[in-house]
Amino acid sequence: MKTAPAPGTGTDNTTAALTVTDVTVRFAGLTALDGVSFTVEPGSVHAVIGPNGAGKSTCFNVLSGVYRASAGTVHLGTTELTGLAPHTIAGLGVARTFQNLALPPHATVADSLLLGRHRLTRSGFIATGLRLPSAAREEKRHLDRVREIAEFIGLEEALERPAGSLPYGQQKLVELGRALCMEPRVLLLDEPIAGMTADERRRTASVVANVRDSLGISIVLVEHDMGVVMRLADAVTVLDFGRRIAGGTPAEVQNDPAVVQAYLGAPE
Ligand SMILES: Nc1ncnc2c1ncn2[C@@H]1O[C@H](COP(=O)(O)OP(=O)(O)OP(=O)(O)O)[C@@H](O)[C@H]1O
Repeated sequence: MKTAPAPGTGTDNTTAALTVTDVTVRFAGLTALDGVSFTVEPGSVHAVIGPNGAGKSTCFNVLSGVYRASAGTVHLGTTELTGLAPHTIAGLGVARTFQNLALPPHATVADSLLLGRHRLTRSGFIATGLRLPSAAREEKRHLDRVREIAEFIGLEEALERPAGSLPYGQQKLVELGRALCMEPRVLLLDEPIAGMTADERRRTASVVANVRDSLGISIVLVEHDMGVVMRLADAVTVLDFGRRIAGGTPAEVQNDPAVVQAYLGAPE
């Protein structure tokens, strides 16, 4: 696997913390998140874990703008993200992947990755339509970056294949690649290894570690597989019934009595 050069936007990926402060989300009659706070340090993998129904997906959906917090705030650096639309949050550098595959079924891997470049495309409709040199140059830049990212995720050989024809684990990697094509500062990963074979899990975990180590991108990881969480995460936030019951390094939370109790008390 090759190391992609730093993202091409000129953005400093290593300085902005993602700060969640006292976030509460209420659905009719149910508090899915209750005053949850945590900070995702720049360039770290931060796992959000907890038993079924703990509020992990709700938290993920607040970070990506799909759900609106009833109270509390989310900031990336000094920029407030609370209440912004999902595409605006993505535009500010918080990219996400989906739990279920969200790739166009017949598009090639290259085209699927190019979709991630959309927000970075400057040439307008007319310049592109007239094939102006500036538009052609820009297209080449995007295609070069797509190739680099395909190498980074180990799929350069598959660029011209329909993404939908690849094994499941590779399709998930294409999704991750598409999010990387947005040159994010933070990557939100919703159960990135769910449903994968052991081999695919190892490969994906190593790509995720590489995203942090080589690109300096922060990662928020919602994941059920504790082995992967313990190996990959720099910090862990544990939720139970919508509350943050523990936080710290993987070793710290693993030995925290409240965490042990939450997992023992709730059949997984
Ligand atoms: N859109 C919604 N409307 C109403 N209730 C919801 C909604 N989304 C989540 N909930 C409820 O909020 C609580 C937290 O759910 P959430 O999906 O965030 O938990 P989770 O930790 O992701 O669970 P799992 O591990 O099973 O995916 C649950 O009681 C759930 O039923």
